[in-house]
Order: sequence, then C-alpha cells, then structure tokens
Amino acid sequence: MRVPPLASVTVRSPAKINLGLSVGAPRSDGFHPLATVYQAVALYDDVTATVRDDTDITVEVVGDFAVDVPTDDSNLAIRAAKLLQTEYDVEEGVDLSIRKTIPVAGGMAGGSTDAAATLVACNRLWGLQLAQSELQHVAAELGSDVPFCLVGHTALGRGRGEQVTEVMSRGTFHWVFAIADGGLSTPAVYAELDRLRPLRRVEPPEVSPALLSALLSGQPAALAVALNNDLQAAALSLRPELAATLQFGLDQGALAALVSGSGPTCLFLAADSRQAVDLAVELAESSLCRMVRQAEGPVPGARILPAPISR
Ligand SMILES: C[C@](O)(CO)[C@H](O)COP(=O)(O)OP(=O)(O)OC[C@H]1O[C@@H](n2ccc(N)nc2=O)[C@H](O)[C@@H]1O
Ligand SMILES: Nc1ncnc2c1ncn2[C@@H]1O[C@H](COP(=O)(O)OP(=O)(O)OP(=O)(O)O)[C@@H](O)[C@H]1O
Repeated sequence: MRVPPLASVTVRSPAKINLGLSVGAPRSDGFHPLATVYQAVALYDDVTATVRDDTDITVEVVGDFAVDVPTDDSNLAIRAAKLLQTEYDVEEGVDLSIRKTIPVAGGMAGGSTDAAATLVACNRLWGLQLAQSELQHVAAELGSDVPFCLVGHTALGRGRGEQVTEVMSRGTFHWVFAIADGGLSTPAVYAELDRLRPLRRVEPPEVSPALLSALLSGQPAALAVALNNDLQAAALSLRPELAATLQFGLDQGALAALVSGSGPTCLFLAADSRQAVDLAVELAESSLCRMVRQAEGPVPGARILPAPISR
C-alpha cells in the first residue's frame, strides 16, 4: 500500500545514556567490543525534513548548541540522508532542519540521534516504506550508537554497540545532567582508556546481572549501586575537573553520579522527581557546569511527530 506524499515531516529523537558500559580490548578494526546497557532519556533533538525539487541535501541547525554543529557534509544528518539516497536509488533531495537541545560532543549521542531521526524522516518523506530492520542496517553503517537511537527505551548493546536488543525495565528513573563547557572527542576517550590500562589484562566485556535486576525491580536505589562506566576513568583523566562535579552531586544527595558515555556530561540519579528538581537547582547555582538539564527515562526512540493542525 502506498503512503500519501508529504511536503514535510518532523521526527523527535532522544539522547542516550549508558547505565552500564563495559569495554573490551580494541579489535583489529580499532573499535572496542562493548557490553552496554543504553537508556533513552527525554532530552530531544527535532529534525524536520522538507522535500526539494532536485536531488540536493542541505542542513540548517537551530537551538541551544547550534553553533557547535557543522553544516557541511560531515553533519551526521546529511550523511544519513545521503546514505539512504544512495543505497535505495532515491531521485529526490531534502532540506533538513535540526532543532538542537542535546549537548554536542557531550557523550549523549546527539549526532547519532540526529542521524536516526533523519533516517525515519526520509523513509517517510521519500515513501520508501523500509522496515525497522532495514533502517537498523543503514543506521549501523553510520555509527555505533545510531541503531539504539532508532529503538530507544532500554536496550543491551553488543558488538561495537550497534547490535541492540531490548531490556526489560520497570518504571521511570529521574536523571539530572550537568553539561560541561566544551566537548570530549569519543576516539580520544577510547584511546585514553587504552593508554591507562594494560591491554593483556582486559577482560571481555560483560553485562552486570545486578544492573539487569535493578532495572527489572524499578528501584532507583538498586540501580544507583549497579551503574558503571569503563570510560569514566579516561574521561576524568582528560578532564580532571569533572571529579568535583560528580562529588558535588553526591554531596547534594544524588543516589549516584556517573560520566555519561565518553563524557564530559555528568549524570546524576535522583530518588524521585522532587529530588531531581532540588539537585538541578543546586547544580545550576554552582559554577561547576555550563548548563543543567533534567529528564526522565526510558523513552522511545526516533518518532514522527503528528503534523500541526492547520486552520
Ligand atoms: C561512547 C559511546 O557513546 C557509548 O555508547 C559509543 O561507544 C560511541 O559511539 P559513536 O559515537 O556512535 O561512535 P562511532 O561513530 O561508531 O565511532 C567513533 C570512534 O569511537 C571509537 N569507538 C567507538 C565505538 C566503539 N565500540 N569502540 C570505539 O573504539 C573509535 O575510535 C571510532 O572511530
Ligand atoms: N548532527 C550533529 N549533531 C552534533 N554533532 C555533530 C552532528 N553532526 C556531526 N557532528 C560532529 O560530531 C561530533 C560529536 O558530536 P556528538 O554530539 O554526536 O557527540 P557525542 O554525544 O559525544 O557522541 P557519542 O555519545 O555518540 O559518542 C561533534 O563534535 C560534531 O563536530
């Protein structure tokens, strides 16, 4: 069945955090094997895709972190649209507009989620009707975090992170994010981890059973003691001042404090939404970070927003 053509589609796509990130020794292709538990949180970028009457692909970026995002062919949203266009012989182009709320190079998969949003938007705009499994395949070519951003919720990531399977999680968790000035390069953080630990002693990556059972229980206190990020030491080595941010959150009563993915964003688990508000206020009043955000998780992955009702 054909879908009716649309002039424009907007897709909302979430940031991710890693509740557990176990990193093995580098593979021969340079990537590290992972056992990670992702969670999608309610901090979103919106990508609007609008039809063009030629085959060009363009991007504009607006919002909180727009100045930090490239608008040339290195933009992950452009790369996603181009890959889909090439792989499926699409003879149409697209204008992309990204409303950016997720910190750039912050360890929250902002670029990856824009790529995931673009795949969903172009799939609809160009009437490709690709199944989720086909989109997952294209997503994996774009980056290790992109397949998770398509599915969202809570999921296990294996391989280099691109092989995702859903994980059962009960209830809603309340997170606070301390967004640092400047970003950290993901390859630099992996390289720092390799520098810090003797490779012959590195165990294969493993998912923590305590983390999986904490998620099933829905208890924030159980989750707090099961959180883990093997990249944290490397991020702290590159940005030692993050240790003070983590400690400040704990001193204010956060159940747990952790570097988000490759950093430098720090995340804090609160007992409930009220404590999250209090913690966010304290962090915002400290001079320890550029910006503070609060968000719940888990939430779904990249989703088409309903079109606004025209009058
Ligand atoms: C840190 C995480 O965000 C945790 O989910 C991801 O592992 C990073 O995922 P990503 O940003 O999508 O990374 P990619 O774009 O696939 O790879 C960027 C670079 O990060 C390093 N990289 C990434 C993933 C991985 N499993 N091992 C790596 O060593 C490699 O140097 C790679 O060239
Ligand atoms: N659409 C995009 N949004 C943000 N950054 C982008 C985008 N496209 C390309 N980039 C480039 O990618 C780099 C990494 O940005 P991103 O925000 O994805 O990092 P990250 O959140 O640390 O990634 P991850 O958590 O997946 O490792 C940026 O420094 C920027 O130059």
